[in-house]
Amino acid sequence: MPYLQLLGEPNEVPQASNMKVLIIGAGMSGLTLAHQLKQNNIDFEIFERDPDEDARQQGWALSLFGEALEGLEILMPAELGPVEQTSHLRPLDLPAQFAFYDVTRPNMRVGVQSDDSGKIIRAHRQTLRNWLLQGIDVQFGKRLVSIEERDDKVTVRFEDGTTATGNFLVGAEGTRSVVRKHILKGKDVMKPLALGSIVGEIALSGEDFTTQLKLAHSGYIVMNSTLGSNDQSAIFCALNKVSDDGQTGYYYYILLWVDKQAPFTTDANPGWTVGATQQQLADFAREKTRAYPEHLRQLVDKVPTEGYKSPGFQLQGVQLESSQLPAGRVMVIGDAAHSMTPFRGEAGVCAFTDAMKLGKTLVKICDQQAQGQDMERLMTDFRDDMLARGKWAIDVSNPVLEDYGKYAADYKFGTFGKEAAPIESLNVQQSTAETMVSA
Ligand SMILES: Cc1cc2nc3c(=O)[nH]c(=O)nc-3n(C[C@H](O)[C@H](O)[C@H](O)COP(=O)(O)OP(=O)(O)OC[C@H]3O[C@@H](n4cnc5c(N)ncnc54)[C@H](O)[C@@H]3O)c2cc1C
Repeated sequence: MPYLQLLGEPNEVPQASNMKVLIIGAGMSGLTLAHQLKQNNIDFEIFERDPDEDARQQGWALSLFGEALEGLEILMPAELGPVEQTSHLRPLDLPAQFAFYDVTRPNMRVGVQSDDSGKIIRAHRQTLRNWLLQGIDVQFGKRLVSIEERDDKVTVRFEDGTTATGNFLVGAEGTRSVVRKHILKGKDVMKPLALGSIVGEIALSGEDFTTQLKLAHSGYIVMNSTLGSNDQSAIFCALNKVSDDGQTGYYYYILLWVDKQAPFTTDANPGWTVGATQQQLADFAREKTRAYPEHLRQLVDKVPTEGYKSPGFQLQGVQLESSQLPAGRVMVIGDAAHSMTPFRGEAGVCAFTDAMKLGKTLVKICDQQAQGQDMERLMTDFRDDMLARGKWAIDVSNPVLEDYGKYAADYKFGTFGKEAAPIESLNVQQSTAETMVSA
């Protein structure tokens, strides 16, 4: 089904309104929603806890495909410029490409690539954030701490003591959402995932860069199931961005492994990776990938000890039931509503799609001056659709490592809306990559 049918046509008649929307979090979904509201003359304010837009690294790269990519191309203002300009491969003229390898079958190479049968943009996160920030007046240094609902008004209070009041509140502030905790009356649903994770970073030039591009332009997963069902691990090796002269690739890899202890960790009592030194993280990662063939382990071998991210982090899962999320004036979107493993790149897609669909819903509420049951019906439709999409994404993303055997049997790594295919057809891109980097 064409994705446009799901999102509907671009909104037609922008109208002024008395409605005011408060958005918490100027990340992927919050900024996307802000553009939808701005284009439709709906009053809004957007608040971000970071002191300014450059306060911290925004994370690595993010895949845009399917409904989310089509929405970003059709529904965002033309002044932002094409979303292609956020590609992590620029200035190299290569299509996004992902490969899957298996330690037990080192000659197997399957993958997906952006082409006419399905477009994928792998965006550099900071560039994408800057693209989204254009034209949006974000109030930085505003960390939400509490919420009060009264009649048709919602008032939020920030850590600096200031407040803001609107008719709708949208929590787009990620996995540790304060808005979600308010909705759940303090009983949160966030749970550590049964996965350990360690991240290493390195810049590569010359032959090392070419070698990585040959393995895959954008990123590759190497699965290891040799050690039995309780000890699967995988490395996700990925290009974050390319230097302006095209000669250096900035890489990261994430080691992920099934960790049955992880679900029992808490913020007060975190897993060992959270407090580990860089040396401990490096030693563990090198040991865990010992069985990986040399050509698939190159990033692990090359990342120096000081390239390990310390303190480490624990991946969290969030899944809400419709009974837990009233369809009213306070809503959550993106990771605040559903958070999952990064294996299939679905979380970002969910976040953008939520923002664009909520934008459409709020425009309808505003156009129809919808109150009471009408407003509730529109918000219920939005919520049910969002939770169903989130549930699907969680169901296909979370078991990838634990149930790897099932996926490996017939190469069914289907992702980015495409089935992974043997990668011979992609070989032409290897020589292109080689020429580019050595030019
Ligand atoms: C290691 C890792 C790798 C990932 N890889 C991928 C990938 O390859 N592909 C993919 O699609 N997704 C990936 N994700 C997930 C992706 O990052 C998220 O799905 C996406 O960023 C969600 O967007 P969002 O708008 O919900 O939240 P975010 O983009 O995280 O934005 C939330 C914003 O809210 C702000 N905020 C938080 N709390 C407050 C507060 N109290 N008050 C005010 N502001 C606040 C934050 O500072 C932030 O700017 C990955 C996640 C992790 C952790």
